[in-house]
Amino acid sequence: MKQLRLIGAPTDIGAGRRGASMGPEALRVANLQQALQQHGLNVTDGGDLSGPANPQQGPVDGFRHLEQVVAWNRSVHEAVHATLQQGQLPVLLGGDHALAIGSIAAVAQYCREQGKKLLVLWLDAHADANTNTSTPTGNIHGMPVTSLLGIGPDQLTSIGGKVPALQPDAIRQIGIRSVDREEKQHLHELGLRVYDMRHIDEHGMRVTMEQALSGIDADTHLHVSFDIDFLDPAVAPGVGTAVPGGPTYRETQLCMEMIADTGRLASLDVMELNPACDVRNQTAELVVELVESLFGKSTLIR
Ligand SMILES: NC(=[NH2+])NCCC[C@H](N)C(=O)O
Ligand SMILES: [Mn+2]
Ligand SMILES: [Mn+2]
Repeated sequence: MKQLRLIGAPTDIGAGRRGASMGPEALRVANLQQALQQHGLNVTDGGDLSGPANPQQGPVDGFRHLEQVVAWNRSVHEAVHATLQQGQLPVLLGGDHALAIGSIAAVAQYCREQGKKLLVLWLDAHADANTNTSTPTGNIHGMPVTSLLGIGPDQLTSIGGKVPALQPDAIRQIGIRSVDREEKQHLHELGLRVYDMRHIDEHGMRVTMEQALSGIDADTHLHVSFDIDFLDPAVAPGVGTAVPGGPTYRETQLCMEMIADTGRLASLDVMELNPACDVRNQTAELVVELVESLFGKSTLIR
């Protein structure tokens, strides 16, 4: 049985609104570890990583807190890579989504070392494919996808050794409904596979997930980068950049269950939970339920 390792990254260094730094603790308060253990999973809590404090400065050259974002990502990269090397499944508890740079760079590096194929599912309201010139905010949590694809400053693009860490065809984005004007151009030029809300509206979550998961085989390492703002804010208010019109509770459950059914989930990011925006920790509790489904909780005996 796979052993899971929780890795807390308590920072909001890449976000505009503060509070995602409290995400890991809110998930612990919502009993994430215990809930997963109830399903027979072996789960260790590796505690929290540390890194620079949030200086709350404005953007410089279109990047807010670049140096601090790099420091946090180096530490995430090291922890995620070491966890994979130990044969454990890393569950990164964010923290803002800029930390997916270090996490996914580590996963990609590990897959190269092991000769495995990597598929990244990016569940998000946002495409997170800005650069320092297209960003309307300077917030680096809007730039992890471009960084992983080799666009941006060296310190961000080379964290996992190889640049780019990923090829565009290794990422599938689901739930997207907020894309900045120039960011849209990047998606187009990069040829990213985007299953946006329009696609989900027209085809339903089931067909969308069948398409997004197509091509997975026994050799695939499946990584899920779950930005909690993927969910409709009516059910998940505890995020810093909420966008209305997201998947419902049931649609998200189906999405998680279909990922679990592949049996290939090998690393996970749980990002952007912001307890300062939450109501009585309800979003954290919801996330715990969804992560349970992701690891195979089901009403059926299989
Ligand atoms: N991971 C996130 N929540 N990203 C939000 C990004 C919002 C906006 N596109 C920006 O670049 O500032
Ligand atoms: Mn988002
Ligand atoms: Mn995001």
